[in-house]
Amino acid sequence: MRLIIRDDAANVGEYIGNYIAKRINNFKPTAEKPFVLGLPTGSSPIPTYKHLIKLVKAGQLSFKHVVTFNMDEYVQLPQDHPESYHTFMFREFFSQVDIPPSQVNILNGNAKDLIGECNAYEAKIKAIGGIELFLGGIGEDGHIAFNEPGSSLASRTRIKTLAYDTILANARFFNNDIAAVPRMALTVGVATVLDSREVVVVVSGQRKALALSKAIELKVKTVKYFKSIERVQDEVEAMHAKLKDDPAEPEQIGSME
Ligand SMILES: N[C@@H]1[C@@H](O)[C@H](O)[C@@H](COP(=O)(O)O)O[C@@H]1O
Repeated sequence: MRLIIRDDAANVGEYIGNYIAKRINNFKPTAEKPFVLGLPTGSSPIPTYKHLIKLVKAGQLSFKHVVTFNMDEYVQLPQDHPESYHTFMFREFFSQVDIPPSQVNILNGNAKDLIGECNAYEAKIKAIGGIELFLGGIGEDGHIAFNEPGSSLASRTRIKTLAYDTILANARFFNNDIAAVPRMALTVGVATVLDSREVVVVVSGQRKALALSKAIELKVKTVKYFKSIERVQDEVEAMHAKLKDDPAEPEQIGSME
């Protein structure tokens, strides 16, 4: 695990946006072998989406051969409701990049058979060969997607009743009308996220500090440790890049592991 610390949300977005772009570009996706990306909603990923859009507009990145799977969706909120995760994703991201809408997967919280919908979602992820990188956010109580605390590590895509704290936290998107917040959602499970080949979690703002500290023992020494690891990793990457350009002197470069 790596913990990357940045001072503000814009810098977090820039870092993660560049990171995802590097992963996609290095993967060299094609129609036959697309890059499979898991995506979240919420306010935390917005700066990342903004940066990714900037890279696409600058011609440095393309989503033409990227297939996405979103983490979650409210149950029984009309798909075109301004706060549905469908609306959010198209407004904040998909409509501004070159991804064909047919490559976007978002759970349908209005499906007649909700359990069937969840099972089909898992099957689709499996059929495509799994998720390469899952980007996630966390709620104030540490939930990932809508996996509230206590969710099994073995959980799969399913229907979840939201914790009251999550309903209160999400009321800000529904004019602070607690009654308007859906009570249930479809969500990928913890195991669905952990099955991905890589997971990147955005944790921004003081409201998330307690949840983060429970996940990582965040003491000053820990911060220094992760910053030092990042510095050394950057040096190693620079050395490897140099090695690629100048393969004549490989013995000078140590192992990355
Ligand atoms: N289901 C979503 C989560 O996936 C998201 O991580 C969380 C935090 O949102 P924000 O980033 O706005 O704090 O909100 C919702 O509950």
